[in-house]
Amino acid sequence: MKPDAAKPEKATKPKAPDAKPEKAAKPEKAAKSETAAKPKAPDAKPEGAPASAFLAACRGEKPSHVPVWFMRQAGRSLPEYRKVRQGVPMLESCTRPEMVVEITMQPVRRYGVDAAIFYSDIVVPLKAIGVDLDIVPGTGPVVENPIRSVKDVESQLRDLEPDDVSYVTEAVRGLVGELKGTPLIGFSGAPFTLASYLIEGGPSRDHRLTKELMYRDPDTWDALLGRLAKIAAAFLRVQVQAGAQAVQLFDSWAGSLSRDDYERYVKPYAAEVLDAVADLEVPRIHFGVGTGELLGEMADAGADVVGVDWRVDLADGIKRVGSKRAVQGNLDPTVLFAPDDIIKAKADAVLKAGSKARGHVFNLGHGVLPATDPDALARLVDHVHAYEVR
Ligand SMILES: Cc1c2[nH]c(c1CCC(=O)O)Cc1[nH]c(c(CCC(=O)O)c1C)Cc1[nH]c(c(CCC(=O)O)c1C)Cc1[nH]c(c(C)c1CCC(=O)O)C2
Repeated sequence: MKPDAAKPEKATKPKAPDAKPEKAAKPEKAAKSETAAKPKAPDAKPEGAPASAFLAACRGEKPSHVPVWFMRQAGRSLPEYRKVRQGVPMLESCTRPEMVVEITMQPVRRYGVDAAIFYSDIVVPLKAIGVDLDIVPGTGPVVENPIRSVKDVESQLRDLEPDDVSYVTEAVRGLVGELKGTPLIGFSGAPFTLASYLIEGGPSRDHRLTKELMYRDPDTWDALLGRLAKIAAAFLRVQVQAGAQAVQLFDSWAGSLSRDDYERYVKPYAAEVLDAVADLEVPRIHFGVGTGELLGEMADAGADVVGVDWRVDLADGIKRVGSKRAVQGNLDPTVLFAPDDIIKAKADAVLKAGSKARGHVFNLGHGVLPATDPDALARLVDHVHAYEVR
């Protein structure tokens, strides 16, 4: 860990002067009165200043270096995370602002990544409005009373108010001070992925009950996804209004859908979430696992950046996303268990393909696996940062 001490410096130096004006501008932009106004500005350049490498790449501007961060960069792969989390249940840890700040900062300090991802979970806003659920270690979110009817929707899901998640606002504000210019990514689960947990009652391989409800009971489906879209948008707004400079919408399980069903049953609600935060003028990243066949649709839902999983050759992914949006990804997370020369060669292939995109944010194709060696990630960050931007 110590030999890496210089890295965050290296990563923050180029962006520090530019990051401040942006940050200062945020609270004004986030004024409540703007909620209704939705001028779409995917390419907005606040104050005309070149942004951080991460923000520049998201907006399709030329960054000083290829920016890199990792999904699940904070988490069980880090010994310092395991230490802080000892004896504290996952969902409780998300309600303690000091712990959230510390855990979010850990990978930024260790790796000098170009963005921080807010430490929380997609089910936090659901828990905050009273849904009886927990995160079971090694399993994931488990819901006590699954939602399967309009009555369930109405009795269990209400709108999310900023006061329901005041600990999120507090943690984001704390982070903005600590991060010193490194952008913070706020996030939310997308309606379909949240719906899957709520309908199935827990993680599912085939999403059978979810799809069954989708086909059989469109009224309940629309009521449920409509309400989840509002909750997701509200959760993103809270984070941006407190200072997050980008958002990622995780539709992790959307890849289980055919394109036709995605378009009809899911895309309108993802689009609603993305549209509901357009006025905040922060880059919106849209990501799912196994979504190779849906990339065009996910881009079309209104994202500025589309996350590509590793099953898709990035050059193909870029074609599917189109020339109007940036891409994020897409090294296979298990490549980090390969010898160093293979990691580098595979990273180079991603970098080379990414250089043809409108913008490229280097990432894995999904989250860091808990068994990953943090030193391998540290070497990967250095390798990406050394790549020359043409
Ligand atoms: C599907 C999903 C969930 N949560 C999330 C998603 C979408 C991203 C994805 O596709 O992976 C999102 C999430 N969850 C967490 C983060 C924050 C930080 C980060 O990415 O670095 C983010 C962005 C923390 C977490 N969320 C969770 C952990 C691990 C729990 C722990 O450390 O005790 C972390 C660090 C728990 C969780 N929560 C969820 C799962 C599947 C799990 C893993 C269960 C397990 O294997 O134990 C639901």
